[in-house]
Amino acid sequence: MSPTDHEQEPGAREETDVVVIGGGPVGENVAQYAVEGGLSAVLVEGELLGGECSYWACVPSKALLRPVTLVGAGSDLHGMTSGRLEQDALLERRDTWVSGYDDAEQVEWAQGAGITLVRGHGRLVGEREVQVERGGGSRRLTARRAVVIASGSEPLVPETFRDALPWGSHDATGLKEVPGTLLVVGGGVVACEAATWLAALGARVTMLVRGSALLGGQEAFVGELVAGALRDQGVEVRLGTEASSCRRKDARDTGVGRVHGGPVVLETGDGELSADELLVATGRRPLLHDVGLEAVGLSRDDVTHGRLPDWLHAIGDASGGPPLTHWGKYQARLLGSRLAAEAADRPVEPVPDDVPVPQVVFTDPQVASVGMTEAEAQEAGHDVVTSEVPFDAATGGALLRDHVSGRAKLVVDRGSGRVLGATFVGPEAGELLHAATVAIVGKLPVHLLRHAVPSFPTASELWLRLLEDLPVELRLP
Ligand SMILES: Cc1cc2nc3c(=O)[nH]c(=O)nc-3n(C[C@H](O)[C@H](O)[C@H](O)COP(=O)(O)OP(=O)(O)OC[C@H]3O[C@@H](n4cnc5c(N)ncnc54)[C@H](O)[C@@H]3O)c2cc1C
Ligand SMILES: NC(=O)c1ccc[n+]([C@@H]2O[C@H](COP(=O)([O-])OP(=O)(O)OC[C@H]3O[C@@H](n4cnc5c(N)ncnc54)[C@H](O)[C@@H]3O)[C@@H](O)[C@H]2O)c1
Repeated sequence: MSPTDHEQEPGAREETDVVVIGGGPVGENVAQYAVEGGLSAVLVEGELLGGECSYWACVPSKALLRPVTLVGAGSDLHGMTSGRLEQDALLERRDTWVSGYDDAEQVEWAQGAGITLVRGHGRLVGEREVQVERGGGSRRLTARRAVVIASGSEPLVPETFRDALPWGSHDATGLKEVPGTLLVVGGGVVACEAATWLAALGARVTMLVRGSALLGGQEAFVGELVAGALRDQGVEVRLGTEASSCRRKDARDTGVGRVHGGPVVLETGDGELSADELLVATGRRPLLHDVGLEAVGLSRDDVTHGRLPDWLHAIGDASGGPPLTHWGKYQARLLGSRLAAEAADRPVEPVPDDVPVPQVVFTDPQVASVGMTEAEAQEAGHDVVTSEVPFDAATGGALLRDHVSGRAKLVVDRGSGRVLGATFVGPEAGELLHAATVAIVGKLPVHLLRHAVPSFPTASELWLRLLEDLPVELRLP
């Protein structure tokens, strides 16, 4: 089979070991690991190879946020003249990072990795059978060993807002026109990150958050610190606020990242709010409505509850698990290697069942967390002991800005002395996280961690402060 060929004799079937539906980072990784293990793999992609992450999510958002963060740092370091954002150059930087929305480099990578790319929309049409449609043509693929659904996720937009054609994350990351005023519905990760770069680019942003905190589910200080920082950046954060209705005259599809018509008016308990644009960031769900589940007698719930036949797998956002690129890619590495090992009758690598999920939110300050919060650890039945220190408790943390706002917390199991979870909020906090992930996966007790000496003066010395803040008896084996 040639890499992007879409022609096939009528009625013909092509066989391969693994068929992957969806060529995002997760689909790419499972195909790569299967091929490296000696299998053949076809990757079916309907849009751009590289998926949401590369063109509309992680990569463009972080390309926009990095200069925003550095300008913030520059204006809080005595001895440095503050930097300034240049909108056109910033959008050019984003365009460079998304390769001008062209996937030629990814296609080249796939070819080099020995993966066959088939462009088009893939659907299951029977056991191990996938039909790919593109334009008027179609192609039938048979998987000797497995079909993997890696179709990603789609935004959930509440009915109230749909007729207004509000912005979604594609518009926020694919930004072309900065609205003068912007309402953001949602207080999760997308809302907080997008509010950060849009406010920095001059939009007057108001966030409407129905809950009592931003970034719910994290340690309580996370939402407080991020809300405080957003307010300092000029964002109005309204907690406990819901929109009961939404109207917009002249709602029009003007294209991604452009203002979609006239002003948007939202009715809330506190009265009416009006703005040039509305960004709805109210969560995502697995994209499963058009992958042919019904053809093999399965439902969305079967996928998200893992009730799949042994030839069918779902990973990444499509699985309903944590919708994070690194988590999906981890699942993909495991599955690709497992499929190859099973095919070759090699032993399958054992996998720990309690691998923690890390996440970094790239607001300013950043939020980095892994494992359990204190509340989650208690709920799981642990006898919990915690330590908590301000981010500037270590010289290396304090040196990062003139006014450092942030906090760090460790959640430890009292009996075993092992770290169960960690949260860091502060400048560049994401870079502190991997040490915590290693400590949890390695089941390292506090008395051993004390011998991991952080360099002076790095922010990693926060680890010393956190360990010193724990009960003294945990320091001894
Ligand atoms: C604004 C934003 C910022 C984010 N930032 C981060 C971040 O910083 N870090 C992080 O870890 N995560 C981040 N995420 C989450 C991350 O984008 C997802 O977890 C990740 O993209 C999931 O990868 P995936 O391969 O499962 O799905 P996707 O990246 O969505 O890829 C799925 C692919 O499948 C294709 N496809 C779907 N159905 C079919 C079909 N039937 N036939 C053929 N092709 C199909 C799609 O076209 C797409 O290319 C962010 C999300 C958003 C919205
Ligand atoms: N840096 C990162 O790792 C990163 C960045 C962006 C997105 N992501 C991933 O993308 C996923 C989706 O992000 P998200 O921010 O859209 O979802 P989210 O689940 O993080 O947040 C959704 C927010 O919308 C609110 N909400 C839900 N329904 C609502 C309604 N009907 N009315 C008003 N508010 C409502 C929720 O209370 C919450 O505040 C995240 O789970 C995250 O894993 C990760």
